[in-house]
Amino acid sequence: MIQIEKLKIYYRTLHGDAKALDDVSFTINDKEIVGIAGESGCGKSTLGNSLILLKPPMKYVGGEVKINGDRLPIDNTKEMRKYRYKTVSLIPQYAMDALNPTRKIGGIIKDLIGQHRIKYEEIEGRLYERLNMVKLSKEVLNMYPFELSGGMKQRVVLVISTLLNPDLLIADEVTSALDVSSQKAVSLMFKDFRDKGIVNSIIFITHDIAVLYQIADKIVIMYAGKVAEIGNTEEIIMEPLHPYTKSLIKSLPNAGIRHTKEKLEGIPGHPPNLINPPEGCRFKDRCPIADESCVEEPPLQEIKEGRFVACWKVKDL
Ligand SMILES: Nc1ncnc2c1ncn2[C@@H]1O[C@H](COP(=O)(O)OP(=O)(O)OP(=O)(O)O)[C@@H](O)[C@H]1O
Repeated sequence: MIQIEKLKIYYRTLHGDAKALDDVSFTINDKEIVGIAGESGCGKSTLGNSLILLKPPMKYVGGEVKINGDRLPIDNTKEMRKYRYKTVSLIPQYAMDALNPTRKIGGIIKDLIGQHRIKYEEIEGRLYERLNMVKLSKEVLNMYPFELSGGMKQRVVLVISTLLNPDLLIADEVTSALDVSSQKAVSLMFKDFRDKGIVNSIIFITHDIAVLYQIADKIVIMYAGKVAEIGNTEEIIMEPLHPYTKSLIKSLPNAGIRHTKEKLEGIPGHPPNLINPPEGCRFKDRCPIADESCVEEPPLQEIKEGRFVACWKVKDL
């Protein structure tokens, strides 16, 4: 089980700190795929990156991350070395385009496991099995990244990032650059890796809720550095409670999720600047039901088991 408790990660800027993660809490259970969704700039990538490496200008401000009860030393870059890749592995945004173009796939894999002092021969058998699982032949090891399609590259990245069977895999926008059919195939492969116990749990970051509908058990909706709502996938999509989640679901470009005749609407306005976010609820200036109570910050409250909402206007179910 992974517990993220009151995590605060800011970016130092010339104009002050950008509060990209401000008191973010949620739990990832064993065997769970947790989807993180929200508009651009809400802190999704910051969350994923902070569990691996705090690169300046990112800074740790507070909170804890625990894996099976043990504290993950995210505030200590050196200490994190023994956890990266082995315990927590990240597929960063654009990873498939960042594969070294001058190295063959086999060489890229050798370099990476060498950095972790593991001999290629030790994992060769496992590597072949995994390639087989993602429907790639061994031949790809002899190919350069430019010889592979986007979907093939993303499958190579999935194999590489999970070679050491990490407890937690964080996948950041891994399907965004793919066409719809590859999107589905690749996202189902992530699910297969979880089902087969290769990874224990997955954080799947995306702005595309339709992808989460296919694979996530639970969804965390973020808005402006905070958690707006948490619930199981079906509930979040079919019965959103937070006004922000409701607008997000209404604005879905892919109506395949719900056969609705309603016109799709964008969310009016823009998310706030995170250097000087508004007092109280950060969504209040765009919220259709905000009132004077929203000048106070709404706590993230559990309104029924596993369902959390940060909104004064959502009454107990
Ligand atoms: N290097 C940086 N310096 C200052 N602020 C930053 C930096 N990187 C990100 N931020 C700010 O942190 C906030 C969260 O960014 P983050 O990239 O985590 O959002 P996101 O939800 O992943 O967005 P996207 O979907 O566009 O990737 C944004 O407001 C962004 O402006």
